[in-house]
Amino acid sequence: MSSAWNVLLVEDDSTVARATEILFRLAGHRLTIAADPTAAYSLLARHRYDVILLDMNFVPGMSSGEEGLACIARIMADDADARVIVITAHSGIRIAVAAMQAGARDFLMKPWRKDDLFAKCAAVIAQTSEGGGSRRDAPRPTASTILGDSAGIEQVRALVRRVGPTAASVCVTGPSGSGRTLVANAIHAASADAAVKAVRIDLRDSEQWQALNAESGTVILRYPDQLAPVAQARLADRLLPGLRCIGIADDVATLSPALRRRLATVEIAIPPLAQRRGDAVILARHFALAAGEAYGRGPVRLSPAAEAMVIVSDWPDEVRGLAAAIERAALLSNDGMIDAAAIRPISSNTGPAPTPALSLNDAERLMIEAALKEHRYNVSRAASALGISRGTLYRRMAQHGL
Ligand SMILES: Nc1ncnc2c1ncn2[C@@H]1O[C@H](COP(=O)(O)OP(=O)(O)OP(=O)(O)O)[C@@H](O)[C@H]1O
Repeated sequence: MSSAWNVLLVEDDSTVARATEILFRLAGHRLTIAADPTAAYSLLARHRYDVILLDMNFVPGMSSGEEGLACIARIMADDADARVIVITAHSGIRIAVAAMQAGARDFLMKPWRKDDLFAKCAAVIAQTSEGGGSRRDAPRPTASTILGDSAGIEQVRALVRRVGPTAASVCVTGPSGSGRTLVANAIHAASADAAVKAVRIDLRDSEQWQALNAESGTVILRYPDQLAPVAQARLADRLLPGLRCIGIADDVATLSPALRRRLATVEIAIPPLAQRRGDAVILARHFALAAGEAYGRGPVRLSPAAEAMVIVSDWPDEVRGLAAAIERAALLSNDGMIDAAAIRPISSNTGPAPTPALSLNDAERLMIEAALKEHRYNVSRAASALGISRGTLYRRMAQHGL
């Protein structure tokens, strides 16, 4: 196997990022740049890296390292074996210590020297992970990476981190396609039992009930809420105490009290996309890049109008529907750019193009919020991304109370 490293650099200063990329390339390694943590999460959901170099500050004028620390926490929660080296300002020893406590393997002070950087990368790459072996040979950790930065999804991730490692039974609820199976997998991946595959049981299929005879291990139980009351009672009796149960249901209210006690010590409710429209854009960008890679088309992106369409549309089939629509649009795109006209939900009754579900005023506010967030509250950059002047953006922000 090649000894070239596969490195991810999370750095918002494009000049520094490009210079670092050249250094690694000249040394025979491959470095991928993520301009902010959100882009890094999408890359980490698609690829494994030998080492992650993480700048600690992304908001202009901020030097607390808070964003970097939150980023480490999220990376480590998704993959406890991730090898992170943080890059801090010269005076950032306190931040470096906090980063190491949060799971970073090492740190580097700015301005760093090339030899130090390479030596530290080599050292952390040489550390074998607990199970041993190369990270590139291991399966992607990412099958359970939950993307999105809405408060609702942050809450889901926090609950997964808290209850995943326990033996508590958890019921994941939300509309079909919203990511319930993904979250169930993430709960299992965070548990001590993660190395043993969880058994997935579709409770509507009586033949699959066989697997319920297990006395230990983890079972993911799909559709308990679609069982008749008698079958729900039978199921509650069948589940032995040593079995960790993760249920997937539309709503716990439809479970009988006995089954709810056994299956839903904790409920993790995934909000529908319509309640977290900012996540829809993050997911759409991720699905576009993933489709571009899968079909060998290089990076595929969405035009600003296409992103606006994603935000204002209601998505039948939730995230699954959004993923299918973006995959199709990515396939049909000519120049790596998806335009609004190509965005069309795919559903069982293939309907017309999406009807915007929001008023123009709401849509404008969401787009401004998304642009500000994307450009880390740099008003000039957000204004140029939106195609308006700084003055206009300030006026609109005031109108929307932003
Ligand atoms: N927050 C998320 N981040 C990344 N991918 C997501 C997210 N939510 C959903 N997905 C992806 O969307 C698709 C549908 O999600 P999933 O299969 O978990 O839905 P579900 O709610 O279990 O649906 P169903 O119960 O109908 O099968 C999957 O490919 C999943 O990986």
